[in-house]
Amino acid sequence: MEIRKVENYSEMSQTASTIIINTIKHKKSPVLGLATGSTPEGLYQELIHQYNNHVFSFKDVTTFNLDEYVGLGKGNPQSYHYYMKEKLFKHLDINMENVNIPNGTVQHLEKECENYEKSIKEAGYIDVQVLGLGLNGHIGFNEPGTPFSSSTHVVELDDTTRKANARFFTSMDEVPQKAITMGLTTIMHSKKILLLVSGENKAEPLARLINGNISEDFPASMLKKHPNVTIIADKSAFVALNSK
Ligand SMILES: N[C@@H]1[C@@H](O)[C@H](O)[C@@H](COP(=O)(O)O)O[C@@H]1O
Repeated sequence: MEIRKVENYSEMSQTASTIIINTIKHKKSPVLGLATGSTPEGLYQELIHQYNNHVFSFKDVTTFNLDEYVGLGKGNPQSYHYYMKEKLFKHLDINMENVNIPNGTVQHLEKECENYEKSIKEAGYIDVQVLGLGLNGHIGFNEPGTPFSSSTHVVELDDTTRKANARFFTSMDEVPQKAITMGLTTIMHSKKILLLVSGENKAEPLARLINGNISEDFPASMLKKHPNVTIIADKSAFVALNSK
């Protein structure tokens, strides 16, 4: 894993956007894997900014999001569909037919997972996958204990995750119990992975990722087995590590 220590959130976002824009410029039909949460918001703002400066176009880009809550429709402001539209897609020239986010409102969730996995495979897998880091080491919504061999599946969310995400809802009761997430093996098929980490609250999981063992108890540790991972983390996320 390549580790890039940057000054702050803004530098983390800019560094990630440079890598993504280079991929978009140099690949004919780039496939991006996108994340939600607070961490990538700055990256999305930076991409919009560069797009407005005519640096690149999103018209040939295909995207796959990592996850979506079960039971939240596209129009629900807490859904990841809504988040992605508001924070990125509506500002760009992306063809919405090339945007893929799991649908958590269908009756047959297992079928939705199978179809999602199939679409990623048919797209030739992901060129650059953006990831955030959950407090318990989750990536996407792959909670501790998820087999490394998992493909897109339905998950029961951990209380830690529901509590951490409750800030986006009016109360903890409103946070869905389940979600659909890309699996760990799906993520590992990505050609390049960018893990973004910012803030002191991520210092412990980051230290565990860097110094700890590879174990299904800590899903992000799987990334150590991938040949092309770049961790972009800001100074505050490094406080639990004795690095210079
Ligand atoms: N499902 C999302 C993940 O995709 C995200 O990367 C992570 C970290 O979120 P944040 O960036 O808000 O800390 O937790 C959420 O539960």
